[in-house]
Amino acid sequence: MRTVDPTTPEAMADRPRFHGDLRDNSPVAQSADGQYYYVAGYDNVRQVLEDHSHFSKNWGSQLAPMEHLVALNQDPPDFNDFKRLYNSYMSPAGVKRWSADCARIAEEVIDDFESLGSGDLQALFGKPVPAKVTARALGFPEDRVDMYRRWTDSFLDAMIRAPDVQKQVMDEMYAFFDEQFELKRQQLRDAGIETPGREHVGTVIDDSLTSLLLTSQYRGRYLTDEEVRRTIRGFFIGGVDTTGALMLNTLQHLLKRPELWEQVKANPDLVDAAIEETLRIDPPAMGMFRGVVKDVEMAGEVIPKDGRVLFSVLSANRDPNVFKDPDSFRLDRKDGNRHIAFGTGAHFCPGAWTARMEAAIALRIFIRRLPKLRLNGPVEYFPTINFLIVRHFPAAWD
Ligand code: HEM
Repeated sequence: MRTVDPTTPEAMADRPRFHGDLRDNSPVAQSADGQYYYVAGYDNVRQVLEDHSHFSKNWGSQLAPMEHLVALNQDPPDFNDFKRLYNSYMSPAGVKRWSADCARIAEEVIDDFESLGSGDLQALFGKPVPAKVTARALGFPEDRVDMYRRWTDSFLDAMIRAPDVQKQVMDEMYAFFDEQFELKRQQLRDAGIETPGREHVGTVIDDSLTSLLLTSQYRGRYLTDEEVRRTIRGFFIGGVDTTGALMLNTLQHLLKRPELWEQVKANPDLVDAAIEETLRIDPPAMGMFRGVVKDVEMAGEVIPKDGRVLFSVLSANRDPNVFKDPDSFRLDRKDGNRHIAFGTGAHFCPGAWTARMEAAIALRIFIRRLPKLRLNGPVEYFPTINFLIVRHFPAAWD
């Protein structure tokens, strides 16, 4: 089997080329450090995500196996009951509850930096907007952005250097989560409620995902604190930098083609097509991991039991068998809705509709308020193997 190294400066500098080469020449390959197997190409990636008899999320979707069979780390059929807890809450209709907050947050964040005239839009806009919206969705204080920034940055750093260091960040996050759970439980107790239920969400305690999980019954019992923490962590870490990268990558594509920037300014409804095309061509989650349940043959290679697999969303979203002219950014694309930037199957991203709504609202406001935006330096990315997350976005505006 071919071995490949995604961490070389060449591979990092041109991720589409690295992933395209995998898809076209060796869709199943082993990483040079021997820790995992790559799977590339649209059909192969879908197979990893949909064939639970061979590929499992029971140990999580990062390289280092974590929390066996807890909350999000389950396969169907058991997982189907678990995700019913929040599925309709996170649906396209459900997330509309946060649309006015998204608009307010985007306006306030821009108020804070507009007068600077130039700066790093990752720090000024791409981090604080999703951090505050995610905090709102989880029922956490919006004004702790510095702390949220530290957690999400440390998560990315740990992913690059030592996946097991994530544990240290988690201990600090969990202590904060526990305080927030206790605040909501105290409000329920103060109201004399002994058996909390969904009817108390948005009435006695705030209308947030945390409130929902603390009051929901799952197979006849409340979730354990460990299950709630694990789930909230997934939503928190999953929701911030990915959505920030989506907004900044969309701006980058538009700025690099001034005619597109002008078109979108003239017709802001094109923002939706620009967001969808950015998700396809530059998926912020380039790939995730699965565990291998039993030996599996794919593309003429055998991936052995107990191995870890990294599925390449980037190679799938630019697969020429599925997308016409796959490496071009086009606002008039007809085949774009087949992209799998949010995954597919049982673990399809539950934040997909939040991310789309947030990006659509925040970018419309951004483009209206900073119409003379321009890049004034190279956009830099975190050097991770499976996320395409913007680290610096130097820009100027009038
Ligand atoms: C552009 C933004 C986003 C992208 C590209 C993205 C991408 C993804 C992908 C590809 C997965 C599937 C992982 C797998 O199968 O192993 C996923 C899962 C997940 N995402 Fe997102 N996501 C985004 C935004 C969000 C937001 C805003 C939230 C929270 C509100 C969120 C929460 C989650 C959670 C909790 C999971 C785990 C689901 C599960 O394992 O069943 N994501 N995301």
